[in-house]
Amino acid sequence: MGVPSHLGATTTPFSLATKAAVRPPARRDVPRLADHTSEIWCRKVVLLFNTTLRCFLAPKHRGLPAVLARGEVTLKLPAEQGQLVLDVGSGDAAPMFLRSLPFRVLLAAPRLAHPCGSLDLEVSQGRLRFRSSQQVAMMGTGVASFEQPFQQKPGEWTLAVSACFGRLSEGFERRTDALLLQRPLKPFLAPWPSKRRRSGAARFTRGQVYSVENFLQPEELKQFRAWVDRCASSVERSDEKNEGEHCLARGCVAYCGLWQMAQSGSVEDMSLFLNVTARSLALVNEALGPKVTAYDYVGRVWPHWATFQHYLPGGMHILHPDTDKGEHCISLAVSFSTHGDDFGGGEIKIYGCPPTVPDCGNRGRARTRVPLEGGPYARRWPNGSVLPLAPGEWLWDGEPESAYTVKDTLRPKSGRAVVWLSETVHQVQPVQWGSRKSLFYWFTCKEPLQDQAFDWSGYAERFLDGGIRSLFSEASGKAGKGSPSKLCD
Ligand SMILES: O=C(O)CCC(=O)C(=O)O
Ligand SMILES: [Fe+2]
Repeated sequence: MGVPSHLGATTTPFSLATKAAVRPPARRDVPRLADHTSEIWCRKVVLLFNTTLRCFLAPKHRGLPAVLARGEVTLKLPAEQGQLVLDVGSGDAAPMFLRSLPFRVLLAAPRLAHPCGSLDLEVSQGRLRFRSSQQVAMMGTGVASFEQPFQQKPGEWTLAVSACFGRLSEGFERRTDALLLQRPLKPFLAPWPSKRRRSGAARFTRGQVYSVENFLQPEELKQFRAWVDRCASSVERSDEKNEGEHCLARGCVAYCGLWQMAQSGSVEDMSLFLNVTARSLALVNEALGPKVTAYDYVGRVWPHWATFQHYLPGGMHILHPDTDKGEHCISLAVSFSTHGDDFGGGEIKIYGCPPTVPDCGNRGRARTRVPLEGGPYARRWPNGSVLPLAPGEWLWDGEPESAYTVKDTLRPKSGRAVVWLSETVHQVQPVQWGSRKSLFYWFTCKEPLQDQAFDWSGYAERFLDGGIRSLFSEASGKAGKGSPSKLCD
């Protein structure tokens, strides 16, 4: 279906068949009824201004009556907020009933209501009307209050995208999980069918590391290094990442996350970054065959978050897995500096799990410290052996580092990519000298979370050519085709 000539509103041959809809046809003087049974779910929490947003109108809870049947439905959006296009077939190809109404907002330009953007959507059929101000966090608006940090609390500076993301993100995950439980809606949220792996295909398991030399070419490295230097970083002072008084006071690990990367990156930088993201996805999805145990895995992963990292002497990262948020399944690091040349220390230790924690690393659980006072403390194993614990020592899932077996020690090399399952417990040793820089990706196993924190598909739409763009699922448009379930003919 093409873009309607009258921008802003579109109609569909479906009606909202709720209890109200079986009443006699509405007359103009009859007051409209508010529909409290529907909701709109959009794929993105963070939206790049003037790109595509895919959404659908769905029943709020399992068992609610909102089913769309043949008839007249009007879907409206103020013209200045974007162009509405329905994702259902037309004519005979259109099914008689739909459990939900999928649509896209092209050139989405929500009304800016700091710190979020809002799309003022209205769906109506006869007397029944559903109104929804769909909120999204915004990037690339060009409006100063959305692009510059503002003071959220005295002394606490943040970006609008971050403040809005903080408000919306948790609810998005909760609603997504609830909608995923409704079987007819699943194809709209997670259209990728499970990929069958050939039997005997290599399996990439917890504790293994895969590395690719020259993943970045010298010119690309140069461009990334210059970008890291321009990017506004936030410094971490936590004791999980800093060793020694100086680092605990000043912070020796700095991150420049996606929002700042996009702000400081040129068009060429963003194109390079999206290209490297597509390359990383291809590596994981086409070559690796990961055996993920932390979350459901349908045969592919999607980008969730990425950041430039910069470690100075004293910067480190205690033992941990990366599964603590966003259903992260795969971690991938690309180095911009070389161990021994640019920095000393800063090795990555990869651990195997002790038998006392069989599912260790899954869903990023407990990180605790041995108390500084009241010792001596010790860990008593089921076989009777006793391991003395040092005051202040970090424990992961109740076990000290010495209970984990070191499976690998990685010394970063400029241009090299290393991949491990996010459930693999790992640690960055304290940097001794120099400066250690990298780009780090976390990939999610849960397709609907891919545009939760960053508009990957919006940036792909803007900065990538069609071939590579198809690696990002939004651009493939799979959900729109044939996925509406045909309840009746
Ligand atoms: O910098 C690295 O090599 C690893 C960093 C890491 O494990 C993390 O940020 O979760
Ligand atoms: Fe990590």
